[in-house]
Amino acid sequence: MKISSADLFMKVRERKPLVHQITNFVTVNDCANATLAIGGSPVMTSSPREVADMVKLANALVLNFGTIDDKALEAMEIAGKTANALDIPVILDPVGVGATSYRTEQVKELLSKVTFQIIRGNASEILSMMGGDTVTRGVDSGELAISNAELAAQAANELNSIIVVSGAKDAVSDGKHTSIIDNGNLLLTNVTGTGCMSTALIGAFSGVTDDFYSAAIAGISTMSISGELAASTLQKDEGTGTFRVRLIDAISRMDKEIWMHEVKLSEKVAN
Ligand SMILES: Nc1ncnc2c1ncn2[C@@H]1O[C@H](COP(=O)(O)OP(=O)(O)O)[C@@H](O)[C@H]1O
Ligand SMILES: Cc1ncsc1CCOP(=O)(O)O
Ligand SMILES: [Mg+2]
Repeated sequence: MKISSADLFMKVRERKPLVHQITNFVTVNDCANATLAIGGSPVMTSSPREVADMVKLANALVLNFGTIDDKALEAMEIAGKTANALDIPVILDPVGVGATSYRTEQVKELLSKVTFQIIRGNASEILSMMGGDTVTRGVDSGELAISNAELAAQAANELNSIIVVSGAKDAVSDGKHTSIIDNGNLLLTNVTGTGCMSTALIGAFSGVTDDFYSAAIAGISTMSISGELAASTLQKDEGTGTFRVRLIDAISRMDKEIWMHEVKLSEKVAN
């Protein structure tokens, strides 16, 4: 399974998957650059009049709840249903779900209409999607009693999707098996968009394989490892601004060899 994820780096650079993203206006540029850095081709468009035509050209669709409004939700439904009909993988980032009832209700509504192959969020967003007591603070996770691994496994069964719960340790689960990635750096929480970018990366990997479990691992671990590598280059007088640039550098340099050397991945274990 480690090998399956590792092989995706070359595939993405060879095939340059088109990743259609209906995303937020805070981190849209970072998501486009992260997609390019890993070897994909981003297109960010959200007009309800255009998305059905655009998604037909795409290899993966990413729907991000960061700055949703009714028009974006209409576009997400059209694009999601079109992608489902064409077997194009759809990946959800439920940014801020749990913080307001609008987000929590709208994500439920979209889940009833669109099938998601992968859902990636922080712990409180994923817990809120399952109807748990919400501790989402804006777009950030609160403290939870349950581990990311347990949460991912429960959510995968309940939501019928591969779940990625990001945090100090990232967990990926399909409900039957769970893997843990113990990479990352606290600086990743001080730059906006690192969660959104990791979902964009998952989108790029999902565009070149139907092994979505391995695509999810490749995407989230690329962000966590790149955070470590970017942090390790910082000089005394450099801070989060430089870190943001070095993060994209590290993603653009990621390949099978670096990944195999750096990843701290617990092999897929049966629940
Ligand atoms: N406490 C932490 N220590 C190290 N890395 C972290 C920590 N929290 C999150 N990360 C990393 O930051 C990236 C974004 O995850 P996260 O902050 O959970 O997403 P979001 O921004 O959507 O809340 C992931 O690569 C994750 O592993
Ligand atoms: C700050 C903010 N507000 C609405 S969307 C957004 C970006 C959230 O990005 P991430 O979840 O990757 O930190
Ligand atoms: Mg987020």
